[in-house]
Amino acid sequence: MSLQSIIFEKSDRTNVLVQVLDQLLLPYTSKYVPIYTIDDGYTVIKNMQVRGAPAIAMVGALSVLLETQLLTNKNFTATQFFYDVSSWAPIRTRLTERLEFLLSSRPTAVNLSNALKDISSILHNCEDLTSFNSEVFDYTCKLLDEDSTNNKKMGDNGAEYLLKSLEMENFAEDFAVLTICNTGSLATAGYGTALGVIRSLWKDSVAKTDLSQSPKKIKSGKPRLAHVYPLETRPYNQGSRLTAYELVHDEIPCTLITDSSIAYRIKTSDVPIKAAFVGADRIVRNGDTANKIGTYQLSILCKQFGIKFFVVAPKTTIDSVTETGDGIIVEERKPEEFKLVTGTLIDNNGGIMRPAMNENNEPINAQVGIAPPNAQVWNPSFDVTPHEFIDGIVTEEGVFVKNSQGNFDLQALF
Ligand SMILES: CSC[C@H]1O[C@H](OP(=O)(O)O)[C@H](O)[C@@H]1O
Repeated sequence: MSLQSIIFEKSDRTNVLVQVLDQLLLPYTSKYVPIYTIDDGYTVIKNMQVRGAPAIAMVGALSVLLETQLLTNKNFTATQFFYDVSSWAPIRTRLTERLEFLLSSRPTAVNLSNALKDISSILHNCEDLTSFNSEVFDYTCKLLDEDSTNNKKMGDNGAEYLLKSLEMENFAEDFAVLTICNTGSLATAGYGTALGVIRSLWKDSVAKTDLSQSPKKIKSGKPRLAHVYPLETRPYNQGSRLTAYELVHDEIPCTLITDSSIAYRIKTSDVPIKAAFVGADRIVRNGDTANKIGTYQLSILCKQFGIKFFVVAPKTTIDSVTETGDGIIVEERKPEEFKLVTGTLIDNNGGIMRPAMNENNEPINAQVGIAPPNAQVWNPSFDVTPHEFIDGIVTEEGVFVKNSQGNFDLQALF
């Protein structure tokens, strides 16, 4: 069981190695695939073997580092004709084209375009390949280190804000939270964004719980996270395959629910649901937020039931150019991703769910059809939640809330 989405071996800065966890095979198979070129980076992002806005940006940046590392290897350059390595100018021209190609892998998530803009300015300020390769190495190390550090800051910021607001409304009991898609270690360099807040809430809850008591009692009359309801998040099932996997791994009490059961779960939950924490692929200037399909309707249900709705994202997810959600390009995925369910073949012997194994004793990945082959489908990967439905935007810089006119001021993040 591994929650490390990216393995970056960087002890030798001129000979780094990168592997990514193939998330299409989770939760039954943990398999790492190597990345050597921008094509490899594009492929694993486009196929969603790697997904999650921050992770996409990091793998994109690492694939540029690996390609320029190859270009410093004369044995490689002697075997290719794509790059004219006779001087820096033609290499720089080609690399500019390659960055544009890489950007097209996942158009909605802004982290990738922010990272590639940074790399593009490095490219146009460097005088040769060696210095470009060295500066991209420093940039990618910073990107990964900062992501992991910021996630813990964001997690604590969001947890502290929710607990304080619950105390202010004199709520001092166990509570539950909702979350959609996967925003944990598998979507980032570690800890997660929205799932990072849930990890911080759980740390607080454990600290408050007197484990010597049975049933476990709260040490003090304070609100305490007791349960998490991850949504399965059709059609890619990030919630059932990835978030449930992370919560089970961390032994955080959770119950997986279908996307269609949210309202009934809120109404019937024996532990009051007090908040929803979701990630973001792009937050624009007025706070409208693109996130996994299903987020918008979750926000409407939260408003209906008086549940706080928080978007959790680092500054790298902010789009400081686009004014409103109307300006966000929403990626549509292939119809097959909707009409087929991809998973692991299960040998349901005696009611125990075990993966069926192939001749190499490996789990068997399979696809099953769940719709007529010629049926029309609409398969947007994201939707856009209007800022009116968002109670707070949790970042590493703090929690941003709306003013009395109902507007966010995110200037500090631009
Ligand atoms: C912290 S990940 C943010 C965002 O990325 C996910 O999209 P996908 O799984 O398609 O890459 C999802 O929208 C998350 O909320």
